[in-house]
Amino acid sequence: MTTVAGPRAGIEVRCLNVGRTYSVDGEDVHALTDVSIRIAGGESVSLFGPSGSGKSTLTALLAGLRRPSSGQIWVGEEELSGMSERELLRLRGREIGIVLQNPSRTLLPYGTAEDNIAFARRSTRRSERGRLEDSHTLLRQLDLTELAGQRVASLSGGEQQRLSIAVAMSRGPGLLLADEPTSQLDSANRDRAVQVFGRIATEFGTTIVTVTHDPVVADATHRRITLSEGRVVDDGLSWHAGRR
Ligand SMILES: Nc1ncnc2c1ncn2[C@@H]1O[C@H](COP(=O)(O)OP(=O)(O)OP(=O)(O)O)[C@@H](O)[C@H]1O
Repeated sequence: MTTVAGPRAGIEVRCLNVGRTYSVDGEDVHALTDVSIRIAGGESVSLFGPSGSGKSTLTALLAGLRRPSSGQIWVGEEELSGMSERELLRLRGREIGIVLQNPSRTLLPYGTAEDNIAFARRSTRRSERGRLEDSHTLLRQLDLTELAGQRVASLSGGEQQRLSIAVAMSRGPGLLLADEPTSQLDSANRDRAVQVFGRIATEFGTTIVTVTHDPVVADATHRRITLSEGRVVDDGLSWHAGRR
């Protein structure tokens, strides 16, 4: 019997004294210094701060795409620094969804929205038909049914980004990482992308970490962590969550 791999509950993320240094022309650039944070399972958090403050570096470390120079990172029960590249790849496939700034980097242009989700689920044990059914279910859960049969190439930029968020959720990750997901969108499409993230939080309880420069996006999350020059300088409830 095959079962739908529905989204897992949101997983906890912890960083302890994390540092990351890049070497540029023989000089050390300290992108992150002594970052310690705990994000509870199901929390939605924005990483906020000026350009160069370390937001993307922190996101890449949480995804296991880069390794910290010092400190430790846990995604759920897994501590990343002791893991091989293969183990990190498996962890990403199982637990982590990633949304990038530019959806065209993650979508298949000639496939439909449903095909894209079914393709992302290709390594599951579902039949082709089952995977298409799963695609339909996920699009419905995210209120994106109108995209289902449309080819990616015919979708607007805003629609493509909403679809890429759905594709990132296609394997039911416990952690969704988004790096500037709305920076290429106008305000109407930004608001619709924010709604999709909101739906993911309420429908699935996924832990969400979003890098953003946009106060509207940050305010839509439960908590805003502000970085400056690689350090956490502020960490608190967003006004929106605080007023609830
Ligand atoms: N691959 C790299 N090689 C060298 N230095 C890097 C690299 N990636 C980032 N940096 C440096 O690390 C620091 C933090 O960069 P990072 O991209 O993490 O910040 P950010 O807050 O995400 O910035 P932005 O908002 O502009 O994307 C910057 O000084 C940047 O120049």
